[in-house]
Parts: sequence; C-alpha cells; structure tokens
Amino acid sequence: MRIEVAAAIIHNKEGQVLIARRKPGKAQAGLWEFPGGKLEAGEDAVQCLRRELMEEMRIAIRPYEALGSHEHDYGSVQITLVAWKAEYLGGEIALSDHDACRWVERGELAEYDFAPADIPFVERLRKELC
Ligand SMILES: Nc1nc2c([nH]c(=O)n2[C@H]2C[C@H](O)[C@@H](COP(=O)(O)OP(=O)(O)OP(=O)(O)O)O2)c(=O)[nH]1
Repeated sequence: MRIEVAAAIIHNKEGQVLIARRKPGKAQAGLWEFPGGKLEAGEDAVQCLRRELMEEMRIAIRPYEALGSHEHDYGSVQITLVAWKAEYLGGEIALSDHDACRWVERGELAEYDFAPADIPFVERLRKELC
C-alpha cells in the first residue's frame, strides 16, 4: 500500500520549529515527527496541512513553501512524505494524536528520535538548508 502524507515544518516568530511525538497505538509510536497526516481524496498538501493541524493540535498555520518529497518503505506501507514550511498563525496547542510536543531550535533536532521518513528533512533543517 502506498500513502501520501504531508508534514508541516512550522516555525514561530523566534525561529523555533514545532515537533511532536506520536502517541502509543499509532504507527511509529514514540517517534518524533513534523505534524501532518494523510492526504484525503481531492485535497492538496496545503489543504491537508491546514485541516490536520486544526484537527490534531487546534492551531492555525499558513503553509507557504514546498520543501520537496521523500519516499520511505516501512514494509507494510510505502509513504511519500511531502514537507512544507509553514508559519504559525495562532491557537493554543491541544494535543490529540501526540503525547508531547516542543518548540525546538534547529541545533536541538539531533536530540530527538524521528520517524525514518522524516530524517532527510531533519538533516536539511539541521544544516539550515531550508
Ligand atoms: N503526520 C506525519 N506522519 C508521518 C511522518 N513521518 C512518517 O513516517 N509518518 C507516517 C506515520 C504514518 O504511517 C503516516 C501518517 O499517518 P497519520 O496517522 O499521521 O495520518 P492521519 O492522521 O491522516 O491518520 P489517521 O490516524 O486518521 O488514520 O505517515 C510525519 O512527519 N508526519
């Protein structure tokens, strides 16, 4: 099975990036990710991310720049992960699909265990290439 997933690399005014840990019971539980989710039929990545962030975290974002996509084979599922840079607009974070979230500096990203599909984006962020 192949699924298309969008992830938002959300920054705040201080330049920190929002990361979240997948909660127990979900695929990749315990690993950190950039929040987002599966594209629904007829939806583009920007619409998907606006919807997912409101559903999963109750926050409003503005995705504004596509950072490309990476394929990852999880065995039972192959995912195409599309990442977008996004601006945090507002709303107080209320978690439903995650059991933790943090605003982190790029230099702190190495301290977290990310879902394998996210690693190429994490590396680019760490090197400040995006
Ligand atoms: N959202 C998100 N999912 C990721 C990332 N990296 C990564 O490997 N995944 C995987 C985990 C899941 O297998 C899949 C996304 O599923 P999901 O559970 O977040 O999506 P969803 O909210 O639409 O799904 P559902 O729980 O409603 O079924 O992609 C990432 O950075 N963000």
